[in-house]
Amino acid sequence: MNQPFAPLASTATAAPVVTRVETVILDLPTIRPHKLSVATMNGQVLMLVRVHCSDGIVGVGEGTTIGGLAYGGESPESMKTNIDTWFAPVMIGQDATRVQSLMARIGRMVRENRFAKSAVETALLDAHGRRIGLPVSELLGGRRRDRLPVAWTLASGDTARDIAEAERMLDLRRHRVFKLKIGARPLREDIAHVAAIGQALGDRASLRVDVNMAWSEGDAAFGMAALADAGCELVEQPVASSAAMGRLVRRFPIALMADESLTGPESAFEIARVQGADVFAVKLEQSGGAFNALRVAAIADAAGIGLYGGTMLEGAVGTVISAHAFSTFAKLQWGTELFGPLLLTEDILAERLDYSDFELTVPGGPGLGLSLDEDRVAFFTRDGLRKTISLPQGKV
Ligand SMILES: O=C(O)C[C@H]1C=CC(=O)O1
Ligand SMILES: [Mn+2]
Repeated sequence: MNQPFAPLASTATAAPVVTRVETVILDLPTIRPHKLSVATMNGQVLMLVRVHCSDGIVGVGEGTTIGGLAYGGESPESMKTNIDTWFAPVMIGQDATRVQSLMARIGRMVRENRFAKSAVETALLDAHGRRIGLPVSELLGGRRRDRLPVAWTLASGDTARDIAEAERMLDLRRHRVFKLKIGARPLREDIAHVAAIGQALGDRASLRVDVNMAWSEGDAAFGMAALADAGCELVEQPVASSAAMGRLVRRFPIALMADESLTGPESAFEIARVQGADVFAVKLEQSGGAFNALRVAAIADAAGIGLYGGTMLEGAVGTVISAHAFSTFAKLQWGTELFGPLLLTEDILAERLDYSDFELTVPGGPGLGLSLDEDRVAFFTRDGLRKTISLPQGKV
């Protein structure tokens, strides 16, 4: 008798599995103090995760935060501990080629920890892209653009120094969109700072501000009107409360962007439902990884909300996975701020990223399209070689 559903003898070789998950912490200095209303950064801490697979492929991912725990509940150190202790046992022995399925498995065992999930997902995508010879952008649906506009943040805390820095960026043709970090000083001082920079740069540049939630709703109403008069085109997360954001939006001739209040598809849907922002700053780490960032972008598109490719001041690995994801967005009306590696004095890549003509090139090789300079990684690893040897001077 026929057995129409009898299993076929399998000729396929077993899929490669995850064999080891390795994490390190790197400490890298910044080119100058970076002053936000929530913290002043003198360096950045990167958590690098490497996922080793049974076919010999190794993928790399990265986690960062801003000012340790000043921005949210995760830190690079918590990511390292949680990946070592809780993620790794859930991953080892699992099919490394089914990235979404493995992330769903992790999701069932690990609540929250969006930044750590983003780092691990990046490493799995890098490994799989290398395995099948495709850039990560192609695993995320296919890139629509190879180059991304990149804004720069002026955050030295000093108006004259910020103007000089902006002039240098314009001369270098590296950036012509500037985001000013405000909110730490009295409101009128901040407005005067923005106006002075606007006046100095004129129509050679466009200006945006990020308040990092420092204002009350009353401050924001006054501030947004004054910023619009000063020629500023966008204000990012002036207040913490989503309800207040919803009351401020479209009251002033200046775009309102959600950043901290956007923590993945659920919050994106909620903000879209109440039309609580004009623009979303999509961040892979805040969203819980590249696939979730794509979901956030789809919600924004459906709701008529503009898109901006945000950063958690990642190093090269976190910046490049973000670039791959943003390269697939149908719309990217406000460009990106993927300048993180440029804020660090040191590179950890064998080959530098291409920042030129106000844009970043999305790497085209398999996986993330990057290779790490392992000597430099070892050197900057916390408690690593830096203690015993010295390296040639990094970039200036
Ligand atoms: O947007 C933030 O809040 C964080 C970050 C992005 C650029 C920058 O300078 O800080
Ligand atoms: Mn922000």
